[in-house]
Amino acid sequence: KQTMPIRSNSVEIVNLQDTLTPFGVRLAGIYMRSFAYVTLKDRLPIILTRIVDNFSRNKEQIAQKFGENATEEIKQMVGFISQLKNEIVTNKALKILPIVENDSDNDAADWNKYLKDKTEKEGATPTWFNTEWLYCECYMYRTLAQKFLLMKALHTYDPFLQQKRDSFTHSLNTIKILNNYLLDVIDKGTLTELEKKQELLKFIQLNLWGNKCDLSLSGGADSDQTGNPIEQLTIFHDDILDNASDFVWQLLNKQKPNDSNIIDMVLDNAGYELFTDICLANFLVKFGLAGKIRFYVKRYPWYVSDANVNDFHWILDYMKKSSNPELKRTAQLSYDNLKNNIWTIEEESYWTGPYELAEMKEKDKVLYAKLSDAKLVIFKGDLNYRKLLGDINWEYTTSFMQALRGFRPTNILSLRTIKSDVCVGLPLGKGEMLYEKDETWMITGKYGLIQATVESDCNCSTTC
Ligand SMILES: O=P(O)(O)OC[C@@]1(O)O[C@H](CO)[C@@H](O)[C@@H]1O
Ligand SMILES: [Mn+2]
Repeated sequence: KQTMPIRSNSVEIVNLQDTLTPFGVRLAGIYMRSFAYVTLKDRLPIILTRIVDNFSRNKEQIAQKFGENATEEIKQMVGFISQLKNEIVTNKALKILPIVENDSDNDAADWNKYLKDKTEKEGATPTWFNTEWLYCECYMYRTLAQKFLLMKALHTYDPFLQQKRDSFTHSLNTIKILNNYLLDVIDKGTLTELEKKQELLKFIQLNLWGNKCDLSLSGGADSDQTGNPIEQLTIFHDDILDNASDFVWQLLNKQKPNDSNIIDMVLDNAGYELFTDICLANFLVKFGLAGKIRFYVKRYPWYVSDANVNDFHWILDYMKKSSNPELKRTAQLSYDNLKNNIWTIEEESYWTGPYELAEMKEKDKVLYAKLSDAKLVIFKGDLNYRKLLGDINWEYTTSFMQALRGFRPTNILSLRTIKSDVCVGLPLGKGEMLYEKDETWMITGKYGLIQATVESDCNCSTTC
């Protein structure tokens, strides 16, 4: 048994090991050569410090916008955040969330039950480094959200709002190139089957690489998209380590009589990534590959850059008011889809809850049934991938299907750039080879995965 306190008043980290995460276990802060350890020790404190910095830089404007009580509440929030930061780095126990009265949508009781059950099962209250990383990292965003919800003036304050908006406006050149490309394809009117397939594959890849832009990974620092995204597809192509897009084409192109025409998109980041989601969704609808798209946003500010309903509307509004006629046009096409209920924006607590996705069937039967009505659910990004895989460090050659452990409400597609140390569906030796080349290969976002629940009669991908 090794222990090492990080600060003088720390709770000891039991079983701390100077190793990478072993295969077969869930990622956790006890593995000192893992991204989980670095995240708890350095990255989460940096993310929290930025919120405090932001408060001190902008307190006058915030008070103007949120009213006179805001100044006092900012002080309270700064105190809360400083304490939270301290509790993380000194490995203190997680605490129950205070309950917000009269908020029937608030799932704090679920979080508290989860903590209580875990405490009973493990015989001690989970601490930051000793519990699973996925759970405590989500808890950090959830407890922060709860504290804001309890405020009177700062009730709706989004601590990551400006960063999310900047990540869109700072990527505008790239956005315009992609937007013009989308409109050129739409203006062709009809596409041959081969063209349609080729374009689908392109929009899927554009969407995948949009996931490189992640403000959680950068600790909240700018993560802007630059360059020509269409030209980059060729450059990045070999960085796709598993590619089930042929399956997606076959699935969407062949509409059988009783098939659902719904595609669910469980969104990830706002900013450039969300713009690529909007492009893919416009393409799918325009060319008859989907009859309806349901976008799932996060209910709370989450992992810095994740999209909330406000972020979705802000982007469309920005495009509508832009002096660029092409952006205006895509905004209009998108508004038409929303107006006609072809697109809907949906909030579900599950995405900001404590559970991984394999537990949905038991913990949220209604959502499971809702997803089952779709023909395909697209899970965007790294965090969703971690939740799909239970954040287990599977052997890299494990099949995607096996790693889902029965989570199969319908066909699933995951589009994710690799930004944490979980990955399946690789050929034998590939993961080891990438590690030889670059020890940080799993946290850079350089590599991408397009993985799906490929049917067994399909021979298109290693995920079979
Ligand atoms: O889900 P996203 O936006 O693609 O990535 C979220 C993320 O940056 O947050 C975690 C670290 O804080 C990592 O697991 C992951 O890379
Ligand atoms: Mn994210």
